[in-house]
Amino acid sequence: MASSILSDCSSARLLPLRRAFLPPPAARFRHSLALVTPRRLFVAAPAPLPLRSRRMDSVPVTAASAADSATISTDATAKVIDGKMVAKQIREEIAVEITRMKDAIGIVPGLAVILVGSRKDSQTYVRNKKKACEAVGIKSYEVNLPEDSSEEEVIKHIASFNSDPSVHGILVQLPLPHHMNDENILNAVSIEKDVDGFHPLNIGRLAMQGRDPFFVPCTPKGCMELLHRYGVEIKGKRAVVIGRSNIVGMPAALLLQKANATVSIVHSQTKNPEEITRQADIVIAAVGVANLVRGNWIKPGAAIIDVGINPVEASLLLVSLASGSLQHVLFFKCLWDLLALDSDLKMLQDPESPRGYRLVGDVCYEEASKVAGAITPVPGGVGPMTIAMLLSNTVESAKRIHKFK
Ligand SMILES: NC(=O)C1=CN([C@@H]2O[C@H](COP(=O)(O)OP(=O)(O)OC[C@H]3O[C@@H](n4cnc5c(N)ncnc54)[C@H](OP(=O)(O)O)[C@@H]3O)[C@@H](O)[C@H]2O)C=CC1
Ligand SMILES: Nc1nc(=O)c2c([nH]1)NC[C@@H]1CN(c3ccc(C(=O)N[C@@H](CCC(=O)O)C(=O)O)cc3)C=[N+]21
Repeated sequence: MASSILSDCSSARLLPLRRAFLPPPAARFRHSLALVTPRRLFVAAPAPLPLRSRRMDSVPVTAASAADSATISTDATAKVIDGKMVAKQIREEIAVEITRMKDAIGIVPGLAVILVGSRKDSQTYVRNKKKACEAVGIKSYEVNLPEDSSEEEVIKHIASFNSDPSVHGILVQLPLPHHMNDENILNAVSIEKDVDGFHPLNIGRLAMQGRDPFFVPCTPKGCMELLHRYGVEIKGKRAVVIGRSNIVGMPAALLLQKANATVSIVHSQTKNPEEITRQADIVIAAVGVANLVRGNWIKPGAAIIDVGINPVEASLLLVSLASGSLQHVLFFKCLWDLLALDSDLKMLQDPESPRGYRLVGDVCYEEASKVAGAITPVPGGVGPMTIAMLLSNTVESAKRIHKFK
């Protein structure tokens, strides 16, 4: 039952599709079954793996309204860019590298993570990073500070990690509480240990021709790694980055430009974002709006990297699937909201998502995967790559500090 839950992409919340629109289960989960093998590992410039060429006439993508895009019908399915699998390969390679360094010079890389406050999502991310560190042999150090800590307290811990020789990377989990100034805190991290790549000097170097930062921010680096490993040609191509945050959109655009793409940035004030996006051979979406990018925003055959991680309700969908009509869906939705979700109706929640919600990206996967040449899923796309790149930056830092090749 749970497996028939799909997003209709017309709302930021996960809504059920009417039965008539549901593709057969095999088609819906084709992406998870597809055998997708990236061409090469750790190769700077792999031979391009051409994205599957498409018969343009089979993809009636027009400048229709977003609502019309649900009518796009084609059997074409994009190649799945499997970030989870690539991240696993990278972690294995990192583990080998760490063993080599430990055996040769007796050094184990160390990563310090500072978490301020008790946001559940941040705690989960930090826990996952710690687990990932342990699995590859990186020693992790963790500091948890209460929400009402002062900026000075955070900076004191950063200073102590800056001078600790067993720590090679320092990460301050974002977002910080509102009373703190991110800039003051990120400035305090030594640029040689700034494995997040968020220090203004590292970002500045990333932006300048002929300069290299000590570290490239993990999420954009992960996006580029996926494009490289799947052989997506970047040089001379048109790329659109949707979102311009300091931690994802802006550095992603800089990296694409460094790789010789012609880059446009779409943001909240952009007029006709769909028209601009439709010109792109490569799209990186980092917005934080569930299913913003619809099928008719996408150029047939384009490579789509979906950074967005948006939790959406999974709960009431089972009810509505049983009912099959929009009126019933809306009725049950209102009822559900009134009952505040986690009452005794909990038993109706999707058993596959015990958290009571699912994660979806900024791109409507159902529609986009019928038009694009290649696409990352959410979850299992960019997210695992972010953590893999953090481990990679930490090892790179330890090697640089100890002059180990
Ligand atoms: N997979 C991963 O590893 C990671 C995932 N994420 C996820 O990526 C997403 C983006 O994160 P982050 O960059 O931190 O978010 P921010 O909120 O910092 O930035 C969002 C950007 O999107 C733009 N934007 C907002 N609404 C629209 C719109 N309707 N159309 C076009 N642009 C819009 C904003 O424009 P403006 O500048 O004009 O306000 C802004 O530049 C989130 O879902 C986040 O959870 C983040 C980090 C890592
Ligand atoms: N200083 C700092 N550096 C960061 O890199 C940073 C941060 N702060 N704050 C929050 C964002 C977000 N972020 C993610 C990391 C991994 C997944 C990830 O692994 N996602 C899994 C799903 C995880 C799940 O199921 O909850 C996936 O997409 O498959 C997602 C998001 C790093 N961020």
